[in-house]
Amino acid sequence: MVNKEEINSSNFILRKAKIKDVKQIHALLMESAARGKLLARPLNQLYHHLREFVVVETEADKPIIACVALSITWSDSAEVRSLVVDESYQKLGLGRKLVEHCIKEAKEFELKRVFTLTYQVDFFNKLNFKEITKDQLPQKIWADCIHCPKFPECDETAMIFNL
Ligand SMILES: CC(=O)SCCNC(=O)CCNC(=O)[C@H](O)C(C)(C)COP(=O)(O)OP(=O)(O)OC[C@H]1O[C@@H](n2cnc3c(N)ncnc32)[C@H](O)[C@@H]1OP(=O)(O)O
Repeated sequence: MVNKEEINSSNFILRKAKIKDVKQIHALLMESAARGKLLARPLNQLYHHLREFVVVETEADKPIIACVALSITWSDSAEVRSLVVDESYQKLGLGRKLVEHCIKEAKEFELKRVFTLTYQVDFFNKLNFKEITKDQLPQKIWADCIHCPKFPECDETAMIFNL
């Protein structure tokens, strides 16, 4: 078990995902999906979108403990997706660090906004995301949501951060 008194998010390595990480990313996502925290993504999608992912590891070549993906959806927007921090490492600032990394990357791409679809409204509120209606994300709806098993009865909340 992790002693949360002794560590903080600066102890960890945040890096671009590599091909060897895909199965661990998949396992992290599946575990959270089984608890109803997010929607699972199949392995083939993770391979297709691997370049969008960053991961966190405790030390070089140790198992990864967190991940996130930033997916560009249109000329001005990107989506924060597949954010998971392993349960043992939650509340150490890693989720914040990963979302802040996405925001920094979106700025480098000169995008205008970052959005997310989530059940973790309070967490994203803390990071200054604001709730919006889903009809403000038409490209997302036609690109991805339409293929979702929950469509059109989406129970996630759309949230946005203007850059
Ligand atoms: C876009 C998507 O992918 S949405 C899916 C999000 N993922 C999940 O729900 C999977 C399961 N949950 C998790 O992986 C984690 O709990 C996360 C990603 C939601 C949060 O990660 P953590 O590393 O625990 O968050 P972190 O420690 O950075 O917290 C940042 C702030 O949010 C707060 N916070 C963390 N989780 C929550 C929560 N569930 N509700 C309210 N506040 C929260 C923290 O207390 C902290 O506040 P502070 O800055 O005032 O101290």
